[in-house]
Amino acid sequence: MLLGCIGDDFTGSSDLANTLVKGGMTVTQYCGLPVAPAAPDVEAGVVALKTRSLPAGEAVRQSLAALDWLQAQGCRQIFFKYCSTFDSTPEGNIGPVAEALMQKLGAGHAVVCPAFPAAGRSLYQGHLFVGDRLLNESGMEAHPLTPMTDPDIRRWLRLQTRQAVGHVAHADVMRGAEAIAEALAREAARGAGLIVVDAVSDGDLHAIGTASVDLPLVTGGSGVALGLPENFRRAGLLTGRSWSFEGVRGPGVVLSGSCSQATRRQVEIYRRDYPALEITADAVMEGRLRIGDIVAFVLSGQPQAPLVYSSADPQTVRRAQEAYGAAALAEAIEALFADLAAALSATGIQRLVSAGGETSGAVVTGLGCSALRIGPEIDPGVPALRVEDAPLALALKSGNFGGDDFFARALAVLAGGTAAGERA
Ligand SMILES: Nc1ncnc2c1ncn2[C@@H]1O[C@H](COP(=O)(O)OP(=O)(O)OP(=O)(O)O)[C@@H](O)[C@H]1O
Ligand SMILES: O=C(O)[C@@H](O)C(=O)CO
Repeated sequence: MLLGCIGDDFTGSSDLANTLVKGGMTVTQYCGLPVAPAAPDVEAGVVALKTRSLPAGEAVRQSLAALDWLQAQGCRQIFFKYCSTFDSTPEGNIGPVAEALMQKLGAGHAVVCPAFPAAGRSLYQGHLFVGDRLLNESGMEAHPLTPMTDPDIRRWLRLQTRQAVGHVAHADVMRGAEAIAEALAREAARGAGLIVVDAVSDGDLHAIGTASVDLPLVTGGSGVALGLPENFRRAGLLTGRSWSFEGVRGPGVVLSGSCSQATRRQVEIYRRDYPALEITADAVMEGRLRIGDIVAFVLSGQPQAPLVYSSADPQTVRRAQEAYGAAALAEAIEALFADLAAALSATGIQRLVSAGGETSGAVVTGLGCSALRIGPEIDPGVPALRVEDAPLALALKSGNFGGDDFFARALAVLAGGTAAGERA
């Protein structure tokens, strides 16, 4: 294994795995900390954790355990993947995890770059944009778990870390890899440990990747990984092996616990043509739902793939959080999706689309999968995945990713079709 990756959620991990596969690496995504050594053909291993919303100390502990395993596989560089909208709170977890990884790796400094222009996230003068809106005006300010209320990534990161935070501005990035390497060295010489690097295009990200060739640790969204496979290729280390995805055509389902804007549009569109069941916060918290009933609903809807969703608008979410507490509610809804995934897996479900990073973490844990191989890209940042050793294909969609008709197209790709407008 050449590149060892630690993802703070499951959808983000598959987003990163997708980028590395497109860059020509052989990649496996591990669901949680692996218990056995990696297969010998794996060039990039992505350990998907569910640490984004844990207390910082626990996120650090799990990330360091993942680092130990990746180092034992022989990795030459470590990548810490977090969200392209920098999802975190003033307490963490991006700063504390990055800092702990740096310390363990003996790294003097690390790149911090959430930018993902293909999904509309760009970083300019240290400020993060989603499309043409600043992060804190993009809808992310109303996220149920990690409301992002400051678009200045340097200021937000400073709340989370003891490391001095530096900045490489776009004026340097535009001048290419050498200029970026010099600017990183300049910031490091000034004492900066975590260095926020601007990027507004894939060209910028490739150049940042080239400049990061000798860094023990790179951190960011999947965008900044664009240039990393080429570093290994240039060193003659990639085999160029490829893996072919085989679709599965059996029963399907869509599970959505994401309340992000893009997901809510996708839910609206899908419900018009497919069976759909809404899970309300009240029903979950009052214990009114029976997993057996939901499974029966999903099975009775086949061969259409029914949707089960708790996705709700910000006012509904806020009211429910005030009534039940945000953490307790999120935990209960995630537990429901995990139990549902486990029960559906026992019925032989073969295609499962899940929306939301925390939700997908719960769903994959419920399914009990340990490793996933990466298939074709459905929409930017979302690949089809095949569970190793089982007739089960998955798509784990980040909250704000995917076109309006994502669910139907994803189910078609999981069945072996193409993403170009086919229906499930
Ligand atoms: N109706 C609801 N009311 C309150 N919280 C909800 C509701 N539905 C889902 N949640 C919780 O909100 C959180 C949504 O986070 P999740 O990571 O799944 O989606 P996301 O943030 O849109 O996705 P991503 O992290 O990929 O951007 C989960 O913890 C989920 O359990
Ligand atoms: O970077 C992103 O936006 C996604 O991969 C993600 O992490 C959302 O959960």
